[in-house]
Amino acid sequence: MIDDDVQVAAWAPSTNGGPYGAVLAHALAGRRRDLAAALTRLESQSARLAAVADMLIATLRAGRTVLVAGNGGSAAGAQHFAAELVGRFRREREPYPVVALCTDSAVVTAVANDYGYEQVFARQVAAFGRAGDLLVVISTSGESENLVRAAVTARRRGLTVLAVTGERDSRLAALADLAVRVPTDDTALVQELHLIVTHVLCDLVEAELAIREGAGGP
Ligand SMILES: O=C(CO)[C@@H](O)[C@H](O)[C@H](O)[C@H](O)COP(=O)(O)O
Ligand SMILES: [Zn+2]
Repeated sequence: MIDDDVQVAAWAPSTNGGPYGAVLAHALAGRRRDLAAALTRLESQSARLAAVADMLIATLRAGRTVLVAGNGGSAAGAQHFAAELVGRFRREREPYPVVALCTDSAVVTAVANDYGYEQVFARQVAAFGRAGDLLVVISTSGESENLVRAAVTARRRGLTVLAVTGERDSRLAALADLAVRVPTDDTALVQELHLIVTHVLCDLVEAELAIREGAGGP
C-alpha cells in the first residue's frame, strides 16, 4: 500500500532546488535573456505584423476561410491558432472559419501513405481552399517540403499565402505574399516567438472584428 505522506514528502521541492537547482536557474536565466533580446528585435517588425493583421481581418471580413498548416511543434501552433479563432481568445464574438490542416489523422495518414508526406497539406489546400482564402504556413526552417508544396498549390489556386518562419531566407518566405520572420534561427526560440506572434495577431483580429460585430455585423 502506498503511504500518501511519504509520496508527498518525496516530491516536495527542496529549498535550494535540489541537484538540478543551479542548472535550472541557469537555463531559466538564459531563456529570459534570449527571449527578451528577440522580443526587442521583434518590436521593430510591428508595421509588418499590422499588415498581417490587416490580411487576416480582410480575409475573415470577406467571409473567406483561413487554412493553417505546420509540422511537429508548428502543427501544435497551427491547431492553437485555429482554436483561438474558432473558439475565443479574450472576447465573446462570432466564431471565425479557421481550419488546421494537421488535425485529421485519417486524411493525413491516407494522403501520406498513398501520395507521400510532401502532399499532405497541398492535397488539402486543393480540397478545401478557394480563391480569396488565406493559407498560413508555420515553419521554423521555412523549408519543409510539404509546406512549400501547399504554398505553391495555394498560389496557383488564388489563395493568399502568409508564411510565419524563423529569420533565415527560406523557400516559404520567398513564396509567400507576406512573411513574418521572427528574429532568431534557434528552433525552440522561433517556436516561442511564433506563439507570441499568433497571440498578438488573435488579439488584434478579434478586437477589430468584434467592434464591427457590435456595430451591426462583420
Ligand atoms: O518542436 C519541435 C522542435 O522544437 C519539432 O517537433 C519540430 O517542429 C519538427 O522537427 C518539425 O518537423 C520541424 O519543421 P519546420 O519547423 O522546419 O517546418
Ligand atoms: Zn518544439
